[in-house]
Amino acid sequence: MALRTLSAKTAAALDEHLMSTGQYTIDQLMELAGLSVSQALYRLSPPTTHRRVLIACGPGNNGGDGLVAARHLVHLGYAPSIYWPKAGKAEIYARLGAQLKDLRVPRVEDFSSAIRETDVVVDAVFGFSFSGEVREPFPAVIKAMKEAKLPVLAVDAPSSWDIESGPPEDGPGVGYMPTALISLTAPKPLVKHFKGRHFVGGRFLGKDVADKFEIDVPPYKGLDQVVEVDVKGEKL
Ligand SMILES: NC(=O)C1=CN([C@@H]2O[C@H](COP(=O)(O)OP(=O)(O)OC[C@H]3O[C@@H](n4cnc5c(N)ncnc54)[C@H](O)[C@@H]3O)[C@@H](O)[C@H]2O)[C@@H](O)CC1
Ligand SMILES: [K+]
Repeated sequence: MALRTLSAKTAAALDEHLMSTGQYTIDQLMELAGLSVSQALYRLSPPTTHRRVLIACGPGNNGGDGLVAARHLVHLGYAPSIYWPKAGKAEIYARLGAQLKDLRVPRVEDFSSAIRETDVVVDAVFGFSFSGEVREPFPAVIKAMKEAKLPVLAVDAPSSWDIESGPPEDGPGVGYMPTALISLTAPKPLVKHFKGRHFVGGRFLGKDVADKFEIDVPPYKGLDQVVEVDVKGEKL
């Protein structure tokens, strides 16, 4: 049976529930998300063959997941760099930025040049709060990821895709199909249009919360924070 999907509205409601009733902080949620991203990347492109990782980070929490992943990737033996042109104002971003600076993770200015000098890309530009047309400076970033002849791992959504209806009909994202997708907590409806390897991550939901939000918790194994499912969300 395919895993049930979570609309953008319900995904936002789940986050709110976790941070109010559930007593989680955003730091905890982002840490779990970013840790899952690092594990999915390890499955997709291990550091023995893909040491250089370029992480495109957007201004919101999807970008924050990319920053947390960058920190974990250092410890997994990768050489990550980040492209993060619009840091969010919330305090968490300053903390994550400082942690990466301490680890000497480079922050690149020109994404289109940097992508020529990496082995794999993480798309952490937009997640479930994306809407409308892609605004500057991100159109060139989406285009570069689309044209890259490298593995690209998208975090929660291929950036520029509509969370419900999937691939855009115009703009830089037309024809953008990343190599792999990691859905956080649960796949979003766009997954029906995705063709590539599909991971689900975020191994922390209790049964009551999963039931309340009609989420299928996939069969995580051993120490894993991620599980690979087929494109329809069925267990492999
Ligand atoms: N439980 C979970 O699954 C968790 C998910 N998190 C991540 O948080 C993401 C959602 O984060 P947010 O709600 O902060 O939002 P996003 O990171 O999806 O995007 C919002 C940001 O993008 C900008 N933006 C939106 N549309 C744009 C456009 N057309 N052009 C340019 N900029 C645009 C907004 O101004 C805002 O700064 C999820 O997709 C996931 O990656 C975690 O970090 C927290 C826990
Ligand atoms: K993304």
